[in-house]
Amino acid sequence: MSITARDERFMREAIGLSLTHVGRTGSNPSVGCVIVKDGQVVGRGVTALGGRPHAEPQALDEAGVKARGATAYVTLEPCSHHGKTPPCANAIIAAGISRVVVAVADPDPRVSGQGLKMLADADIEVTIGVLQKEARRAMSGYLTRQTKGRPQVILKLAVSADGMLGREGAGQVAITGAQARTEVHRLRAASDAILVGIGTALADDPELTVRLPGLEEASPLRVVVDRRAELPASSKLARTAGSVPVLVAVSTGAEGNRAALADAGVEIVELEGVEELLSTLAQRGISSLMVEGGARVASDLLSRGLVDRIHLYCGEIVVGEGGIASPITASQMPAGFALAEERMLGRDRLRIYDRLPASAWV
Ligand SMILES: NC(=O)C1=CN([C@@H]2O[C@H](COP(=O)(O)OP(=O)(O)OC[C@H]3O[C@@H](n4cnc5c(N)ncnc54)[C@H](OP(=O)(O)O)[C@@H]3O)[C@@H](O)[C@H]2O)C=CC1
Ligand SMILES: Nc1c(N[C@@H]2O[C@H](COP(=O)(O)O)[C@@H](O)[C@H]2O)[nH]c(=O)[nH]c1=O
Ligand SMILES: [Zn+2]
Repeated sequence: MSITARDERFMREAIGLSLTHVGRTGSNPSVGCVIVKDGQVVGRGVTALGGRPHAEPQALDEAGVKARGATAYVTLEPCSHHGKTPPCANAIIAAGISRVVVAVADPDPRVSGQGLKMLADADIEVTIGVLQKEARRAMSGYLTRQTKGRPQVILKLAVSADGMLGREGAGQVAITGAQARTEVHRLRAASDAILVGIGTALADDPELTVRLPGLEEASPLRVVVDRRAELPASSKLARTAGSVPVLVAVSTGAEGNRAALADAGVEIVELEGVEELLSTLAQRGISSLMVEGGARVASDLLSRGLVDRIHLYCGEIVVGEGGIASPITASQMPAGFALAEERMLGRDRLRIYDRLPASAWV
């Protein structure tokens, strides 16, 4: 059967469902599933918080007997492996689904085409690639970790009208307003980890938690790149390490405040460089890393080609004298990034840039 406008409509609904749990499903991607019978949605599922159960069994449960002869729309190829839950492909077959429409094949080597094959072998009609681009964007963290062995890196910077990130010696400078800050907290909640440089940790004493009603439990792992273990045990990060984990990446043999930090419950990891840090995070199942600054860490990651997406918040204030220049502004974007989204948040403008695949700009 060829792809129809109806297929796209139901896949869009499945993608919308998947977006509700992004960043909150552990190492598992947030997948959406919609079961459709006679043009009506009879079951919906999204990968549960923490990663299990997967989307499909939940949607099938809701559909009950109506699943027989129905079409399942799934944003990711149904799994074929016996992991922490039985294969979703088996559940689909057992429920009597007659057609499965998939947006993206699963690069997980335990699945990787096997799920589609199991369905086809059971005489289920399989259509692949519907709204692939949109679905890839919705699970870009998971896909980056699976294919590159590192998390997707999202750089967030708030830039003043004169291109500054802050002011020397002034600590946190309010560059954007309340609506933009709420959006930053949403982005934190949708990320698996947040990273800052020791410069920012010392200058701003940030907490880096999610402080939005209903999302307090969604604070991700907080990471500080701090070669000499200079983070004070009295910092907000260290003081809250008991409730929201903190990892400090130090150079081999660094002493600094190490003992006091460890006492505060901060995890200290000796790593030689940012690439090693990223692969360590990926091995722990971290798929998306939000980088909240500062200037030097942002420049370093950009120059290494390790930034996948940029969230640039452009405020109206002018910092002036003593300003810390941003490595990027809306008028000075590094090559290889394209504007993907733009919207106003109160008086601030959010611009989101995606890195283009290398083939598109070399
Ligand atoms: N407007 C905004 O969006 C934001 C603004 N800020 C502002 O930025 C300022 C801090 O920026 P900045 O001083 O540049 O500090 P950073 O937060 O970028 O930290 C830089 C320090 O981190 C250490 N480091 C460890 N690994 C790396 C690496 N791979 N790349 C670069 N540095 C690394 C370096 O220490 P060493 O070389 O000594 O080992 C370096 O001096 C503050 O004033 C803060 O208010 C911060 C965040 C966001
Ligand atoms: N979240 C999700 C899938 N995720 C798949 O399952 C793998 C994790 O398996 P496990 O550790 O056993 O939960 C993950 O790497 C990916 O291949 N699959 C699906 O059929 N539906 C889902 O909703
Ligand atoms: Zn599954």
